[in-house]
Amino acid sequence: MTTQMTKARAGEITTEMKQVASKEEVDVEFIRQGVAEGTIVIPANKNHQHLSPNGFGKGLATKINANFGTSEDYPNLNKELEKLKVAVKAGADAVMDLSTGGDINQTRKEILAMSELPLGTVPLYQATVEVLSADKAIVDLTVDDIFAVIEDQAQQGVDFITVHCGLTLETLRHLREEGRVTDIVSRGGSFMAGWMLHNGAENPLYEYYDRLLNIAYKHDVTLSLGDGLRPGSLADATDRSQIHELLILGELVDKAREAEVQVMVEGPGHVPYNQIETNMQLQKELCKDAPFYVLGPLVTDIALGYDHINAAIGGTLAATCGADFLCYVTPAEHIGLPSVEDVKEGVIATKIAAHAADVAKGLTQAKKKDRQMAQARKNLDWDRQIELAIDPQKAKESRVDHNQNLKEEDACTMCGSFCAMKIVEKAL
Ligand SMILES: C[C@H]1O[C@@H](n2cnc3c(N)ncnc32)[C@H](O)[C@@H]1O
Ligand SMILES: Cc1ncc(COP(=O)(O)O)c(N)n1
Ligand code: MET
Ligand code: SF4
Ligand SMILES: [Zn+2]
Repeated sequence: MTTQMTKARAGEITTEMKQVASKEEVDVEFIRQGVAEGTIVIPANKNHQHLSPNGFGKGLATKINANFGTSEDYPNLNKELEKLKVAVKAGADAVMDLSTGGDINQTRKEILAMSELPLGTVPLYQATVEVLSADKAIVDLTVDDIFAVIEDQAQQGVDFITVHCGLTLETLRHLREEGRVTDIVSRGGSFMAGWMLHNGAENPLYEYYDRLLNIAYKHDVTLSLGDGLRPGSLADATDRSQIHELLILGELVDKAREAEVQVMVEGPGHVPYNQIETNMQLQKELCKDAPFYVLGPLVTDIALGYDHINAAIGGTLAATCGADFLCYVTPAEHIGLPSVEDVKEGVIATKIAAHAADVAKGLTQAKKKDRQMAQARKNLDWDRQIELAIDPQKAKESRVDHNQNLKEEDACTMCGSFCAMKIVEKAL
């Protein structure tokens, strides 16, 4: 019974810390110190076999997460495993199983067996879906039921769990009084609000937070404090309900750290571009530099079909201003369950955002890649360019597609024999 954080505070360097340090090309002591202080988390459940651990937080490369999972209308497990494979191949640093359909336990088991990436879930989904599909009402979901699912998933090896602990009766009062266009768009938040209002009771994940900390400590599950009141539209961004929830999450970060439980914080959402920096600074201050895991942010509400681009625009700025971990958004957001192709597009778009932010932050590893690409481009070395590309497969196919009539072999059909690179190379 111990956590990476307990060990870090005792001065111990774990295997996981070493693995993270080597991936990041930083000193392992830097990782140990970050984990000890809580500015870095290494989600690594003791029961997760074959895990290739990743670090998330201050001073590390920006990481990206891909979501998938069955739904009521698409309960097919194999399709979700295909999405997992595509997400891994495209370069996700973590994945979340957000299944709400079919056999949820089995789906998670197969995901854990298939992938070495840190796995996250939202246990409240399973708890709610199970009670509703047993033809019961949400009031029949007991506090013990919720904790039983959390314990089960922790035993199975889930590395981080989203827990919507900050959605209290008081935050709901703000929501009612101030009013919103899109009320609550968080699924977990809506389940929790439904439960609280039906039962006339406080959020059990808030009220019995110590119980949650006990389970998390036992298996070293990293808590990802959910943003049940994240804005679902630009109009609702940075309002009193969102900030009130964030204040509570800050207090819960303190408590988790006292209990030596690793913790990160989830953030918005739909946020106008000019409010992103403020949102990042507020989180960093109020949550004492806990790693920040953001969904997007989406900088407009109208990008239907292109929300991966929308999220990459917001994500680039967010990560430049301190967000540590970007949750992908796919072209299917606000439309339906993403397809395999959507998953790939989502991962790539988010990776571009993370990389652009890392370059802006001056990360040596990130800057080196652009430099290498620039050199290959200057050298008209097409194989090397393809190799260095964020999506080599697409680059390769696209190069062939667009150059059917190419006469100037080492150039491209854009300029042909008027290739700027070649002209200047000769002239200089
Ligand atoms: C919180 C985020 O989780 C995503 N989300 C929720 N459930 C699933 C699923 N089964 N597959 C993929 N993404 C999902 C939503 O699109 C939202 O952006
Ligand atoms: C970054 C982030 N934010 C939120 C959720 C949970 O989704 P929801 O709150 O809709 O249950 C998530 N999985 N990741
Ligand atoms: C509950 S799934 C929909 C999520 C929504 N697009 C959001 O902004 O968070
Ligand atoms: S509209 Fe679709 S994505 Fe949005 S909350 Fe409802 S079911 Fe989820
Ligand atoms: Zn949305």
